[in-house]
Amino acid sequence: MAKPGKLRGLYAITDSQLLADGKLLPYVEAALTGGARLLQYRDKSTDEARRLREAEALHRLCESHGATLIINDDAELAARLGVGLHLGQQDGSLAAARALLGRQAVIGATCHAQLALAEQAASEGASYVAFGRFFNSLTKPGAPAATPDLLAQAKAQVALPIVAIGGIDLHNAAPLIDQGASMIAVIHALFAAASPTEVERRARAFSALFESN
Ligand SMILES: Cc1ncc(COP(=O)(O)OP(=O)(O)O)c(N)n1
Ligand SMILES: Cc1nc(C(=O)O)sc1CCOP(=O)(O)O
Ligand SMILES: [Mg+2]
Repeated sequence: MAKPGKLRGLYAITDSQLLADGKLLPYVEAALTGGARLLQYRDKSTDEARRLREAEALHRLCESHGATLIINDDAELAARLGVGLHLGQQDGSLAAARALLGRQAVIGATCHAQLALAEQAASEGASYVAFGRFFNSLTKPGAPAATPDLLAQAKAQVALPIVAIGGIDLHNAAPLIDQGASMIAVIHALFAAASPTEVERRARAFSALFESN
């Protein structure tokens, strides 16, 4: 199981379009330097060789910053690297992933706006539960909507760290943390930036929100 306190703070998620043209590693390094505690490699392509290469490079970056790498969707790739995994409702069995990755691995589960899905994920061995989307998301506009009061209910009912995701930016994140989110997962408002310096500035600002909460 993850150490207490490890699953708190900014959770950066990569995006293949935003981080094309050589931006993946410098922008991720900037996010980690700015304080991101978790990094999810989210790449929907079927180019296995490139995915392995990129995930290995991200693993090295995360290790050098003391951050946790999570692979989206792909339990085999997570097992190959010995890192964490995020699974949605259509991405295969959480219990099987836990058996494959072992009890130390961080495994997250998408729960949309449903507490029942979070309770099920907890019983199947999840390390955290993710709710969203809380705001309009440019990355995933069709994701089912959730409201912030869900976070307080989840905190009372589910004994796992809670991730909030979907359209989160520096102006709307704080109330989600106040309501019970221990991690804020962000793509666009972190990585749609003109330079690594700007990514680092944003990551520092997101991370600072956790210091006053
Ligand atoms: C932290 C986090 N929360 C939710 C998701 C969404 O997962 P999923 O529903 O499987 O959708 P895809 O990301 O696979 O398109 C996530 N990736 N990370
Ligand atoms: C990948 C993903 N899953 C969501 C969900 O609600 O399950 S919202 C989302 C996209 C998050 O990106 P952005 O910070 O750019 O909105
Ligand atoms: Mg998925």
